[in-house]
Amino acid sequence: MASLYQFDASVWSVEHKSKSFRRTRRRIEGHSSRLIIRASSSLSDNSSPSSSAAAAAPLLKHRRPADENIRDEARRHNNCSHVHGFCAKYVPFNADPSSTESYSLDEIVYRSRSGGLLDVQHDMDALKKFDSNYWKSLFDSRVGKTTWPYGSGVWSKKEWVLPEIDSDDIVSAFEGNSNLFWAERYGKQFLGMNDLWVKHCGISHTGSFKDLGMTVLVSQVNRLRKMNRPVVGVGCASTGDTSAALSAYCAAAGIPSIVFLPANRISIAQLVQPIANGAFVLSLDTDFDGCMQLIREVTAELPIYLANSLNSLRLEGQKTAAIEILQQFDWEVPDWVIIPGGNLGNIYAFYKGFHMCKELGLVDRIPRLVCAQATNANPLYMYYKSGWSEFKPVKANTTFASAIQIGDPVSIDRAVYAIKNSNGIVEEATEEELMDAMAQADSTGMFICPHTGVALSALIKLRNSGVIGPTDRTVVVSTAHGLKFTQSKTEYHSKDIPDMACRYANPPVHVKADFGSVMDVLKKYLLSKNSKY
Ligand SMILES: Cc1ncc(COP(=O)(O)O)c(C=O)c1O
Ligand SMILES: N[C@@H](CCOP(=O)(O)O)C(=O)O
Repeated sequence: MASLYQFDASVWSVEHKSKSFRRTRRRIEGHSSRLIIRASSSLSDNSSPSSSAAAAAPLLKHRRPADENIRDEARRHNNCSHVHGFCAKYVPFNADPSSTESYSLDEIVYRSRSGGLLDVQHDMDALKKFDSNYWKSLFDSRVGKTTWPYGSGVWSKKEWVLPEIDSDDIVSAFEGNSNLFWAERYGKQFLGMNDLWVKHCGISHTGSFKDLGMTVLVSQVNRLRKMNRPVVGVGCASTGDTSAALSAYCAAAGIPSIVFLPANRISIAQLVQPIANGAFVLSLDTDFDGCMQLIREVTAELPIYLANSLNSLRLEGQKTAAIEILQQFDWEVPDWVIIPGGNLGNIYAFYKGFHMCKELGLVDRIPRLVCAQATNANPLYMYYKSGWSEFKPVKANTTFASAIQIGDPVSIDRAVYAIKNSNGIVEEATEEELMDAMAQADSTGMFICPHTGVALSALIKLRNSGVIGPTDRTVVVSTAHGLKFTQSKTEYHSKDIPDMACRYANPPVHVKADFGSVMDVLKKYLLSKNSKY
């Protein structure tokens, strides 16, 4: 088993052996490398010969030279993954162990030879050369820093994500590291739970978890373009969040983006995101499934790289949210993780992140996963309820959870795998259930999206049936920011939704602008709150 000291020492020697370093740089490098060794040695064997020398190293840290930015600095420190043989490739998803089919990540390929899904497979033997404490400490040491690219919650796990990409090619907005929120009042008041958490993946650069996958995909595209591979632009079909993330990351890198949106089916806030970021936006008279079909046909014909989660690169970034949850719990495993599902890439990404932590010994089990769907777009739920007998795509009906209005999910096989291998469950939520759950959660200080309302509805059902216990540590994954969905909240609180009671609506009170009228309504309000007034 390699130790931390050995690992970081080799970083040091690789950096120092490079003949191209100028003298001054070498001096700075040597200084910061001593600091690396010092930090590491406290985590390694105390008898390490480096300990006493490192203990004497100064704690002062110099700023990088004024003419250097954080990307330059990373370039100077070099990427050492190749030294340790960390690498990854595409393989057919859930392939027979005897399969030898594989593709370099630098190939442009979305499907296996038989037309099935692909998966990114890491060289686990290379990763296993470092023990679990090494990985925990490494990941912890990167949280909250500005060091390129590790300040990102995704790239802080670079060795497990895209080990071979040069840090210089990475396009990142320091996504990830999202809040794992203790839902104290919601849990206590509505569910009798004391250990309920909401992973706020929507508190992110473009307001959804898609940023986690898109930083990986666009970084790889950036690399391919530098290698002169034929990628003129990047395209996706979207219910609003993938397109927002794609256009933002492409804009940051100066890469053209093309988005196919189902006309009148996404929120205004989502629509304006790719428009503002300069994407080429096609509004199509079809639903998401129709857009998905079209983008697949188009990307097969034109040099446009496919950015939907059919492309397994995306899931490598998304899986870091699962790793991050474990890290935030100091590597204690929650009992349940509940995730809203649409195109169904994310449920598998979570499974993959948890499973990788188990395989590399950071945890000894994985949580049970729950995939939550809107009743109006519930193909996975129907499949689950049929005892996995036959999968039938559905015609997805309009739902307030518009980002998961998907009837023919591309990652159906991945989702089934994740549910089966985590002893998981699939639940559904009606429009009224999801909107009420969202309103209740908001009334305790959150501001969640309707998709998170779907996940909370699933939790309510599983609590009421006793499947999830009052003390079970449960994480609900919040997938987008509520500010993208203010129209649905406005309709709810205006009681403006046909056939919905909107039981928790809190409409504003219109009052005449004089002291007496204001006092009257306030007194009434305070009395209703049992105030001592
Ligand atoms: C806000 C939001 N929540 C949940 C999902 C579902 O994720 P997935 O398609 O990976 O199942 C999506 C997109 O599909 C989304 O945009
Ligand atoms: N909700 C998604 C739907 C497409 O999902 P993807 O993960 O396959 O890109 C969106 O926002 O477009």
